[in-house]
Amino acid sequence: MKVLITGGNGQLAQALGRLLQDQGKNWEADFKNNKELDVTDFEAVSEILGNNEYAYCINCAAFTHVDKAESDTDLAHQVNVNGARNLALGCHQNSTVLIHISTDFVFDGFQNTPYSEEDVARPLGFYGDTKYKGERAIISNLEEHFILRTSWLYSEYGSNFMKTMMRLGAEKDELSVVYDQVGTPTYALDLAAVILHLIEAHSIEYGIYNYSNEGVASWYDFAKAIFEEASIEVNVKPIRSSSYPTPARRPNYSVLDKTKIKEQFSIEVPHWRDSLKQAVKALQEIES
Ligand SMILES: NC(=O)C1=CN([C@@H]2O[C@H](COP(=O)(O)OP(=O)(O)OC[C@H]3O[C@@H](n4cnc5c(N)ncnc54)[C@H](OP(=O)(O)O)[C@@H]3O)[C@@H](O)[C@H]2O)C=CC1
Ligand SMILES: Cc1cn([C@H]2C[C@H](O)[C@@H](COP(=O)(O)OP(=O)(O)O[C@H]3O[C@@H](C)C(=O)[C@@H](O)[C@H]3O)O2)c(=O)[nH]c1=O
Repeated sequence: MKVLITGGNGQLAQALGRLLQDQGKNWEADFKNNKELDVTDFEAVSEILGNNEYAYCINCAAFTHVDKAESDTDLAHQVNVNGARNLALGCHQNSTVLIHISTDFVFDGFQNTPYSEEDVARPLGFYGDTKYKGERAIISNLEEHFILRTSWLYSEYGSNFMKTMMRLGAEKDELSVVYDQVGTPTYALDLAAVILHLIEAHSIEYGIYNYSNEGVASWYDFAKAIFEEASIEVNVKPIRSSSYPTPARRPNYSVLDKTKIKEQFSIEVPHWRDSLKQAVKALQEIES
């Protein structure tokens, strides 16, 4: 079996690479970075999928700069909407199952109970809007898809909130972090493990699934926990989002309900605090 992984230099793709290396699989994973495969190029996507008999394509390619997406609207749309559509069309032509990653930012965050897969998506910002349109482009062009909506992804790889906090914590005595945006941090290695589980189960229960770690936190709680795990002494001040103005508005509440994926695939979901321990340790090992 062969599996194509797009966005091969990104955080999630690197997490998948590390798990595949650790676990050793009897199938071939073909990682392509954005120079080797630009998902916005329909011809290139068709050619690679047509020339290889991929059973699965894992789409890790995305425009993930939430604030930049507000001004770089064209590129965000190209990658997150047209890229997703190109892959869906290419997968359809070649009987390839598409595993695509989406986000809690498809929701407006006005709810105060966890979002299920059926809740109405109403993104607040352009990133969330393009991610939602990407989901729709897949659903209308390819039946054989899994769309995994996740939240607050972090790890020892790529750029993410945990790494930003560790860097800022080493430079400053005090940081201000928002406490009125609540969600669930998700360790990219845990999400990668679920993706591999889906592939190995050869499931045909296609559709949208929520997946994050267990538990709930504000970004402030997450920052405090990062500093505690990393034994970094820094004073963290809780602030409202209005005191931290950003180009993109973010949801105040974006906790995802994971009942569907847990029941369908019988998976145990780690608590975010337990996974954070592993991530901090892994980052410290890389940096030592
Ligand atoms: N990070 C997060 O907090 C969350 C992420 N997600 C979703 O999870 C998925 C993975 O995210 P993550 O790994 O963190 O993201 P990253 O930004 O780390 O990785 C995305 C990768 O896609 C590449 N890419 C950009 N444009 C193209 C293109 N046209 N063709 C091919 N590759 C391209 C990027 O390359 P380059 O950097 O060179 O542009 C980058 O390597 C995304 O779909 C994201 O929307 C969902 C919830 C939370
Ligand atoms: C660095 C920093 C951020 N913040 C705030 C800004 C923002 O509201 C929140 C999170 O910061 P970031 O900008 O790092 O994270 P952000 O890019 O908003 O993270 C999102 O990325 C996309 C890709 C997703 O899909 C989402 O699930 C989510 O993970 O913390 C502070 O309050 N203080 C700080 O010092």
